[in-house]
This record gives sequence, structure tokens and C-alpha cells, in this order.
Amino acid sequence: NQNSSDLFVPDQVLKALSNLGFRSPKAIQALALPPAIRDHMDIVGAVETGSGKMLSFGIPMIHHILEWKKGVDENEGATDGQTEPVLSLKRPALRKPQSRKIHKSRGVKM
Ligand SMILES: Nc1ncnc2c1ncn2[C@@H]1O[C@H](COP(=O)(O)OP(=O)(O)OP(=O)(O)O)[C@@H](O)[C@H]1O
Repeated sequence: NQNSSDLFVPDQVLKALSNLGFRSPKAIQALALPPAIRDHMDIVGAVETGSGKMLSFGIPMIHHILEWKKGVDENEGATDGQTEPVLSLKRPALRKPQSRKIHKSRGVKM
């Protein structure tokens, strides 16, 4: 099993995942996370239901939001000329417990 720390997942997200009992990535996550997080690539992945797709795109989204937030904080709150991330999930995805818990632990409003 590949360790989650090899996947370029931010430390605070790793901690949140560990608190949820997620200690090693599912196959789709191990494949999708490095190119999505490190290389900012767009990914198309097809695996059967329940294989872990949600966090394959959810974790890179959180990573990009944290990067954006860091930029805003460093500019003392100024957002001029910056793009604000908008997270839009369909209802079934929002109902998933890992969505709520990860966002809550990072203080991101949903
Ligand atoms: N790395 C992980 N370790 C342990 N459990 C995980 C991990 N990633 C996801 N899970 C759990 O596996 C289950 C299925 O994951 P998920 O909902 O992301 O699959 P999915 O492929 O998005 O499914 P669907 O196609 O139905 O949307 C969930 O209960 C989720 O909490």
C-alpha cells in the first residue's frame, strides 16, 4: 500500500483523513492525486461505484482552495485580480460524510 504522504496531499488534509480512519489511498486515489495536486492536471478516471472517486477529486479541490486562501492571506485579504474557487457538488456528493467532515475540519463553509 502506498503511503498517503507520497501523494502530495497537504499535511492538514492528511491529518483530517487519518482522523476519519483513512490511512492508505484507494487505487484511483493513488493514481489521480499526484498529477492533480502536483501537476495541476485535469484527470478523467472511470472506476466502479464505491471505488473512492469522491476523494480523488475532492482532495485536489481542497488543496487548490488552501493554496488560494494562502495567497489571499499573504495579500492581507485582497482578492483583486485573483480567481475565487467555487465548489459545486451535487446533493449526493454533499451528503457523503467525508465531504462534510473534511470541509468542517478546515473551516470551509458549505
Ligand atoms: N482511502 C480510503 N480509505 C478508506 N476508505 C475510503 C477511502 N476513500 C474512500 N473511502 C470510503 O469508500 C467508500 C466509497 O468511496 P466513494 O464514495 O468516494 O466512492 P465513489 O467511487 O465516489 O462512489 P460513487 O461512484 O458511488 O460516487 C466511502 O464509504 C468512503 O468513505
